[in-house]
Amino acid sequence: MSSLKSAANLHISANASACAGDLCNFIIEKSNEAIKKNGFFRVGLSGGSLVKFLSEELPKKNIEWSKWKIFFCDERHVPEDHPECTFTLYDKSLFSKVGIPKENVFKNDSNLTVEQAAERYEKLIKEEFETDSPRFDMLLLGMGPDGHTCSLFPNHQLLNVKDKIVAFIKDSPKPPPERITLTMPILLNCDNAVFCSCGDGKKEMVKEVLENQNMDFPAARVQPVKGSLHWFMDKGAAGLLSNI
Ligand SMILES: O=C1O[C@H](COP(=O)(O)O)[C@@H](O)[C@H](O)[C@H]1O
Repeated sequence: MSSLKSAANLHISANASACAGDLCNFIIEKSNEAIKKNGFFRVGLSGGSLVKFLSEELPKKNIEWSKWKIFFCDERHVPEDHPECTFTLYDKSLFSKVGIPKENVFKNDSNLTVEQAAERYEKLIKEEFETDSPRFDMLLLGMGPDGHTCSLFPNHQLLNVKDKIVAFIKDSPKPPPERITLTMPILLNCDNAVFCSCGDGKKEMVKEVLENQNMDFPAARVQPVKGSLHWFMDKGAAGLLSNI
């Protein structure tokens, strides 16, 4: 079996800040293509380190924000004034700075139970895409040192969900425990699945995922069926990959 490393497009930068710059240039190129083709760019954002990368670079660029429709790949199910609320982290560091219209951001409703919130978010996505099989232009993904992506964790039953595009989790191994997340079927049905992973702390897992293609780890399972897979990394995260 050839490794995921050869199927994926690898983008390796000297350090994390160069990686953020390269990632954002790529996002803009793809967003312009989507806007030219469809009139808008529909993108899913992840939390974690990606918030900082995007918030540092995107405000410097000339972007038609009114044409972006922003969703979340996963969200911590916490009130908006909670320090770990993914939407609020983006709102403070990016959305409020670039003046993106509020109606272009599709966020979680933390006033609901987490079960209701997942059901509502799935309905919202399907309505916005006007189909039961939504296909994002781009999903921006992170990978934890344990190989999780979105809120899909190794050995967790959510990995096997096939009949939903958004699921809830109440026992996330990484706090906070309650989250909503896109599921594997929708991750596989996108135009561009784009990972960003930086730092030495990720290098063992990057090797497991990209070189050993170890399917125990959720990030390794993200191989879009008809779309492209991109991995943006710095030299630290790519440090154990051979022949690069
Ligand atoms: O908990 C989460 O972690 C992953 C990975 O985050 P990172 O800080 O290691 O890049 C993130 O992609 C996900 O959205 C988040 O909920």
